[in-house]
Amino acid sequence: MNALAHRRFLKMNGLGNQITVLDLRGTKLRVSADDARAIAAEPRAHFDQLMVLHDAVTPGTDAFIRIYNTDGSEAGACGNGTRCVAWAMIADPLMGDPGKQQLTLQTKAGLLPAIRNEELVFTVDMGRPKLAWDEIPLADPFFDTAHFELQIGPIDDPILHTPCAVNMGNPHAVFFVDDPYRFNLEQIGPLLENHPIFPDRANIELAAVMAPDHIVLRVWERGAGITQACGSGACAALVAAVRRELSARKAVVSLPGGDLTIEWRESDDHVLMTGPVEFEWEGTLAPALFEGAA
Ligand SMILES: N[C@@H](CCC[C@H](N)C(=O)O)C(=O)O
Repeated sequence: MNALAHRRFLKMNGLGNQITVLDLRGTKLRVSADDARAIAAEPRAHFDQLMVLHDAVTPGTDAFIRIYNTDGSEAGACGNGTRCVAWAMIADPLMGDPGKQQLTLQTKAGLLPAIRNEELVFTVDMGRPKLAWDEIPLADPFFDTAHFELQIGPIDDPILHTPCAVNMGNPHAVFFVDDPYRFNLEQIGPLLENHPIFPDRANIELAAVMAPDHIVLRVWERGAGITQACGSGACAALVAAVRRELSARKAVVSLPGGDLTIEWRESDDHVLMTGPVEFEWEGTLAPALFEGAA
């Protein structure tokens, strides 16, 4: 029997970004890509991201989090999922510590401090964005944002061009458009995510700046497809908009699932993301779920 069988999970969401939280602290258990895909295939445990808690490895941190996409791949950061984990580690009756109001979580990409503002609202310090193309693995060393153009689908489809690359612990390519909802993201998302220019694949953002303090955003997530919200994507969109002198350093980012407030703090270059969490249900991983998974 798979060692993860019968483990308790929490099903949550951050603005509709489907998050499953699995607490493996105090064990040596690890989730494989096959395990993650098997859990994603189970309707009650289904996720866009699976947030797996492991014992802290660095003094001063509260847990080490591994993040899995629906396709079993691992991500360095997940903004919406980090808010959900922070809620679980404070408020869940079995795994929470109600004495805490702030936590520092560690992921492959670094430290993510999270603070509880209201019962169900958290701010996560998403750290410093990486901005230059040369900090993001790209297949073409002479790649220049200014001449990147992509004709998608039929000739009368709008052309996407000149993306802004921002790494928020995971890679994002932000395209500024007039109306993100005019595009067939289902069709163009996989083409862009897997474009040869992105050897690590990329999360794809379609962003429209409505006002200096308001951005409308849709996201095709690497390894998960269209989601209702992407926290790191919202951070990337705000950073990209500031770089292009299209927005202020603080703005509301409206996603299909709702609004996040994003601030790119001038004093230390860190990006702060504030938004809600929702607990949906808890369950246990049925042994049968792993049958067929290697
Ligand atoms: N939904 C997340 C981002 C998840 C990671 C992404 N799909 C990747 O592989 O980089 C968020 O809220 O930030």
